[in-house]
Amino acid sequence: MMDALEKYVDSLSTPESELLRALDHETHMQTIQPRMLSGHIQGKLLEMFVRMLRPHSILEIGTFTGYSALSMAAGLGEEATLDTIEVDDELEELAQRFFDRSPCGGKIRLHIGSALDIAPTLGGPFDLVFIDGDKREYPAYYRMLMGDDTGRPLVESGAFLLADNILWSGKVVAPVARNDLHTQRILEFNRTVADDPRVENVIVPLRDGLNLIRVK
Ligand SMILES: C[S@@+](CC[C@H](N)C(=O)[O-])C[C@H]1O[C@@H](n2cnc3c(N)ncnc32)[C@H](O)[C@@H]1O
Repeated sequence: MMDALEKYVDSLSTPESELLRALDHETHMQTIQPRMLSGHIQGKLLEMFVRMLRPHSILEIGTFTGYSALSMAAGLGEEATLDTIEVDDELEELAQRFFDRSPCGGKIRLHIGSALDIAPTLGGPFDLVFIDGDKREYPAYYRMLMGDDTGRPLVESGAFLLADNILWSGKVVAPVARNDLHTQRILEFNRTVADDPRVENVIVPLRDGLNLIRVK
């Protein structure tokens, strides 16, 4: 049933661009975990969010092969920029090659290293942040973005944070193993956001779950 619904949604949403289709294909050929890529529907949703919010500066934590970065860049205005950070330097060549093939690629700046080290050096403030790095680091990304440890937040009132995979294949509502740090930290992240009076949020159960957060 879900497969049929997914096919229906897919077939009646604006088709993926040729470039994104090629990137999806190459990601499946060249990487061990191609499932990490956002994909057609989530990519289009990210592009739509960008078109609606009209951010001047986007930060992405976790580039992987660049699918979500290219999707968001497609919705960006002329003067706007997207900084995307990837810790795995083996992904740099593939992602940059696809950015170079895109008419929007000039708006994307790819940084190699941990977002926890690099993001604070980029200045900000960022109008939109897509959090899609290591799930065990989600609470640390949130503290960094809100300036909890430094007193220097990377986002201001009116900014939006979008955190991916926050339902973690349903593991957030199942008993959690002691050594399952991924699920534990996602649970901590979702609880922190829900209890934080500085933000309002809604969890969207698309794909593996998106937490959509607005800084008040
Ligand atoms: C789920 S994938 C990102 C998928 C991509 N955003 C997309 O939608 O196509 C997560 C990526 O985050 C990267 N990553 C993990 N920890 C990171 C960190 N501290 N800083 C930057 N990237 C990180 C991983 O190497 C991996 O490529």
